[in-house]
Amino acid sequence: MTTDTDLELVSLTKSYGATVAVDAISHQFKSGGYACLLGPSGCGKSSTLRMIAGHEDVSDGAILLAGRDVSYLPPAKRGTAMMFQNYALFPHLTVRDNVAFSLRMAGVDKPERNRRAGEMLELVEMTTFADRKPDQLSGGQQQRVALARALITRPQVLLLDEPLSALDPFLRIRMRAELKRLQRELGISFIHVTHGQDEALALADEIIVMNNAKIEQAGPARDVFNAPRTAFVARFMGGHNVLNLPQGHIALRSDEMVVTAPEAGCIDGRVIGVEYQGTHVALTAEVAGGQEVTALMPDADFIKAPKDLGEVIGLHWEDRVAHPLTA
Ligand SMILES: Nc1ncnc2c1ncn2[C@@H]1O[C@H](COP(=O)(O)OP(=O)(O)OP(=O)(O)O)[C@@H](O)[C@H]1O
Repeated sequence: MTTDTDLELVSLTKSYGATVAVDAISHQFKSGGYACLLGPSGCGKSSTLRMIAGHEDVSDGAILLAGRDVSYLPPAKRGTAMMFQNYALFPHLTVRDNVAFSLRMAGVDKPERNRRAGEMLELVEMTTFADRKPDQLSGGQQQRVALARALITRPQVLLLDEPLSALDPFLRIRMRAELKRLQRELGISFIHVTHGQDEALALADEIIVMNNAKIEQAGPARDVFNAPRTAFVARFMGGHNVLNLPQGHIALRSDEMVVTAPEAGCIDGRVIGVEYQGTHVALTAEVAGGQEVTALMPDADFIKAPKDLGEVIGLHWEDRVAHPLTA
């Protein structure tokens, strides 16, 4: 890993008329890492990615790659490549010619283009499909072609906009393992936009959570999940309760909540939901002040001590698992 390929956003801003889609965000991406830009619809993820790619003008701020300001360079001159959500393959070109397209535009001769396209197709395990047209491929295969087409430019940073959203759930899980393998093998930075927290957790070394055009929290995936700083991050990452207690707002992982009979030192709650989830049973209880708390009980524990709707239970947790929230 080198530090000279670091991508840095400096007070990057995008406005569409009166709408501020990206509001002065600053971030330094780790070189050779897998980063996920995560957030709900409309929070500014795609606008950020498109600005990095050069497909959208920067309204203010700067994008630095390897210390060089690339904010106003055309996409092909930045050292980035983008893989689009719908893959954007040319229907009339073969797989090989789709992959080689950017080399053709750059004036590379045919034998060299075909050689390099062949290498890329090998990388994504699509060699046997080189002479097919995109409509003769499955969704997953089209995605591999789109990846090969983006990677042939030898980018320092690969930008992926919701790359798995067009795939069925089974294929999505297979392809995300494939993306991770490729990123490790190539050692280049991947920046992947998603609104799925499970996808981000599965893939990312670093998660950047966006909300309302700003970065709400960024850090290693485990830190963001385990120690959300705000109620928004805790709720968006899922698996947490956000509780307003006399000592302040805290986030508590549902699987860290311990369910007992009501007893001293516990918070009492009335069970309002019991949901079987396979390995766990999710118990939802209403506690003081009408707040709802979900506790995940391991299936075997639930069978030993089943709880029913309307029953009053005790809930407690260790201090170390309570994360104070700043907002
Ligand atoms: N071309 C445009 N013109 C005007 N407003 C736009 C344009 N593109 C995006 N926006 C607005 O900017 C904000 C951020 O959009 P953006 O597409 O970056 O969000 P996103 O987080 O990627 O959302 P999604 O997950 O739905 O794609 C939204 O309010 C959106 O309506």
